[in-house]
Amino acid sequence: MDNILEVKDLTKRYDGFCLDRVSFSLPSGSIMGLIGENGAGKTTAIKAILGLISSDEGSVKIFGTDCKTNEKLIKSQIGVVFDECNFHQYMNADKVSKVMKNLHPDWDDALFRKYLKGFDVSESKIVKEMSRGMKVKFSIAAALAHKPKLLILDESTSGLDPISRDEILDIFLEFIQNEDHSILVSSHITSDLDKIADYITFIHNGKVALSKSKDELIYSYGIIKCKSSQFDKVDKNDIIAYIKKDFGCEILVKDKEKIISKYKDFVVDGVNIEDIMLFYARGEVLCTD
Ligand SMILES: Nc1ncnc2c1ncn2[C@@H]1O[C@H](COP(=O)(O)OP(=O)(O)OP(=O)(O)O)[C@@H](O)[C@H]1O
Repeated sequence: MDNILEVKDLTKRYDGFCLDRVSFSLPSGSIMGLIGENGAGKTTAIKAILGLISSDEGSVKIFGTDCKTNEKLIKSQIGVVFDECNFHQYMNADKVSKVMKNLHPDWDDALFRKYLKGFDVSESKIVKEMSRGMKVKFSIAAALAHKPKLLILDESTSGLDPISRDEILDIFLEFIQNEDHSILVSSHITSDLDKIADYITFIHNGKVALSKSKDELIYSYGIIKCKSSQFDKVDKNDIIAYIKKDFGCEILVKDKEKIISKYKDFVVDGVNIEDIMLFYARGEVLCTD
C-alpha cells in the first residue's frame, strides 16, 4: 500500500513552542486520527503540512511528490476543513458552488447539493445565518464535492451533535472505500476515532509520542490495575507508562496476552485511545516505542 502522505522531521518553532521533528505516514485507503492535548501542536502540524505556515525543517510528500514541486496540482486534490467555516459570511450554496467551480476542475455541483440535502443544510441560507454545526456540515460538503483524494480535517466535527457526527463518520468510511483516498483528522473526540481510525498519531508537547495502527494499540496494549504495594512486582521492561493514585496504580503494558500469562494475579483490562492518551500525557512514561 502506498502512502498518500509522508511527513518527515517537520519542525516549526514559535516563541515558547516547538513542533519538533514530527514524522508519520498515512497509507492510502485509510484514516489517521491526530490526537493530543490543547496546544500539543496538531493545528501547527496540519498548517505546516498544507503549507499555510512555513516550516523551519522537514519535508512533506503528498501523493508521493514533494509538496513544493507541484503545489497547485497537489492542493487541488486535497479537501480541507477547519473548525470554522472558511467561506464568506454572505455566501450561500449557489455562490460557493460558483467559486468552487472556478477553483476546482472536478467540482461536482450535484454532489454538493446531495450532501447538503443529506445533512439537512438549507441551500438558500447564507453562512452567517447557519449554526456552528451547519457551517461544519456545509464545509465538509464543499470539501467532498471537489472530489479530493486526501481529506484533512482539524477539529471539525467537535461541535456536531452525536447523530450528525455518526452520519459524517459513515461518510468518511464511504470516502475511503476508494483505495486512492485517505483522511487525516484531528479530534478530541477519541470515541469517534475508536470507531473509524486505522492509524493513530499522538502529538505530545510538539513531539510524536506514538504513531501506530489502531488495531495494534487496541488489541496489544492493556492496563494492569493493582495496589501501589504491588507495583514493584511488575518488571519495568514490561511497562510503557504508569499512573500512581492514592488508591492504587494503573500500568500501561504492551503485549497484553504475554502479560496476562506472566502476571496471573493481576487484572489486565483492555484499552481505548483515550486511555493511552492519558497515560502518555499524565503518567510516567518508561518506554517511548
Ligand atoms: N502564530 C503563532 N505564533 C506563536 N505561537 C503559536 C502560533 N500558532 C500556534 N502557536 C502555539 O503553538 C502551540 C501549538 O498550538 P496548536 O494550535 O498547534 O495546538 P493544537 O494541538 O492544535 O491545540 P488545540 O487542541 O487546543 O487546538 C501553542 O503553544 C500555540 O500557542
